[in-house]
Amino acid sequence: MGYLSCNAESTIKVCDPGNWDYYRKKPKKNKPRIRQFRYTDLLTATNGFSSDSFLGKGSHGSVYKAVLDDGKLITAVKKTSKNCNSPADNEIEILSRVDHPRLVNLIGYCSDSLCKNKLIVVEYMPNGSLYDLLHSSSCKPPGWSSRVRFALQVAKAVQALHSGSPPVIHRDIKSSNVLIDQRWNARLGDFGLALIGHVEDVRIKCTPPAGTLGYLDPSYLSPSDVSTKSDVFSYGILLLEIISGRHAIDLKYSPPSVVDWAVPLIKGGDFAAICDGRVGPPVDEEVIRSLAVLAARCVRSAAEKRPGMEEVVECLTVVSKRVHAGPVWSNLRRCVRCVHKPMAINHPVFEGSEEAARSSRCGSRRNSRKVW
Ligand SMILES: Nc1ncnc2c1ncn2[C@@H]1O[C@H](COP(=O)(O)OP(=O)(O)OP(=O)(O)O)[C@@H](O)[C@H]1O
Repeated sequence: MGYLSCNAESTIKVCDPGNWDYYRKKPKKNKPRIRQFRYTDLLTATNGFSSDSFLGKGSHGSVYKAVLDDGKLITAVKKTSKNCNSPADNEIEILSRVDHPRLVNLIGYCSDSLCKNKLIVVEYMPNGSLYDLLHSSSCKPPGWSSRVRFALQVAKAVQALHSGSPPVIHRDIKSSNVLIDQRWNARLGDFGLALIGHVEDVRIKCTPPAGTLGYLDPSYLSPSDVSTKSDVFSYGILLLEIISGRHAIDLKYSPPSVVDWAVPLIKGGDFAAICDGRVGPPVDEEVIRSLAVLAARCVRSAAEKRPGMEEVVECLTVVSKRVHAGPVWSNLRRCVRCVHKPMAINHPVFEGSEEAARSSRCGSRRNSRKVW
């Protein structure tokens, strides 16, 4: 049996601790060794889980900064609340099988008799979350190149999960689960709700729907609806949040849901209207057009019509090049056969010939189809 909990931030979580032995296999050879920590060492490393080491609180417990190995290793320790049905086993199980530069990776865990619930030790992310960066009034809102970079980094993290063998479905993609590392790169964390395996697996088919309100795929109503496309929907909400600086659900707006507000504007071609007013639209109009259309495709109600994460990464890679190239890309003509990929007529490949640009194609049939 699963359980349902709802916290102040409207997070609905349905967890089924279940028996993971069915999936337990040897970790990949190149995966760093998962360490087992002693409770007493973690107690020392966090100054007795003191308020000075406290990093934040989530729906399942608190997170503390822990300094280990004589100060050489700084980590974050997740301590589950006493009465909480712990998702720690699930998180350890999944994180011990994946390792990627765009994820908040597992370092180890503690399960000795002194601690009541398992403690998870993960990489420490010193620069807060993407939620803080987008919504905090105390810091300067990120510009377009940072926004596109974060969007691409998260997309790569989700793509890595979906293309794993077996694949991982995260089920809780949201800006507060995207943490920022010491180099200001985005990392996807919090695998408490993640599922590993193929959708036809019994275990997956028996796990009730879960996620966070505002990000949850409306077509994910029963266990059998689960698929990687539910993550694509949540990613689309995150992308709309990155573009607009709006919360996924915000009662100050009408309509409160970012999807219901943004999608009609995108369909009407009013891309500037969905841009975060604090930074205004990007100089290159094609950047916001591509981002907005991609986000709208990710949140389509029919799951099968949403793009896969590979396509999302491809599209954002192109956008990222444009946004970083700046003025070089401002002199553009659209490829005659392609809606998505504009061609720079001053690019060396065309040797300045507009005729050459006109007769060229991007070669992608997919990109030439109608968007809506
Ligand atoms: N690896 C980490 N490094 C630094 N801070 C972290 C780390 N993991 C979590 N935190 C901080 O701890 C707080 C709680 O994180 P946690 O993942 O438990 O919950 P959440 O994602 O905020 O909410 P929910 O549990 O509802 O999904 C957050 O404010 C987060 O920024």
